[in-house]
Amino acid sequence: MKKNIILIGFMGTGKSSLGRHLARRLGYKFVDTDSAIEEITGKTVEQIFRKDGEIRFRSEEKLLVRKLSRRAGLVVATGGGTVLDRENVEILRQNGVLICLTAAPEVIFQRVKNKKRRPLLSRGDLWENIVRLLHERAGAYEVAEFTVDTGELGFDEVLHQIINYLQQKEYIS
Ligand SMILES: Nc1ncnc2c1ncn2[C@@H]1O[C@H](COP(=O)(O)OP(=O)(O)O)[C@@H](O)[C@H]1O
Ligand SMILES: O=C(O)C1=C[C@@H](OP(=O)(O)O)[C@@H](O)[C@H](O)C1
Ligand SMILES: [Mg+2]
Repeated sequence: MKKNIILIGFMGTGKSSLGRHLARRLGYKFVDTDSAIEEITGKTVEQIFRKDGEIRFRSEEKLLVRKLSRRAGLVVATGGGTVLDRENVEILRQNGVLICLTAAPEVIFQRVKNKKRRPLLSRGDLWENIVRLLHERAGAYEVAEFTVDTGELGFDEVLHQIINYLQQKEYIS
């Protein structure tokens, strides 16, 4: 059975945008957990955080992770907080290969500064929020078996590195 390819990493590292391209290249279906949660709930991520609270968002995320683990041949772009939950990691690992995307805080800042749809970054000072969350989450993304720095490399080069790794490990043919 084809393993799911699970992209994890901090906000703005490129999970959603690269995931879509990776899926197209591999001929896999693409699921972005944030978009899926928006479809399921009929609300944006920002609305869920604001009206229902982060706990509600995390429980939607957890339900979705369980559902996705029953499917195969997916590229999944997770949200930056999905793997903070140990159970999510265990479930995703059962039939998935975890790939982490990273980028320096300066790169993340540039990428997210004009986007208003990330509730954890939008209150207070953006730079301080990025630095604090990166610090709090240090270690959380080490559950991946392969990591690519998307700040250093262009889009195509990142895709190339991920595909090379997957081929080398025979996760894809
Ligand atoms: N080399 C690169 N790899 C990934 N994303 C990049 C790269 N260069 C620029 N970007 C941009 O950075 C942004 C990353 O945002 P997104 O894909 O939503 O990240 P995430 O889902 O991890 O929060 C996108 O606008 C993307 O076009
Ligand atoms: O890091 C986080 O806790 C979050 C990241 C977001 O996804 P991206 O990483 O795709 O921005 C989204 O799930 C939500 O705003 C919470
Ligand atoms: Mg995303």
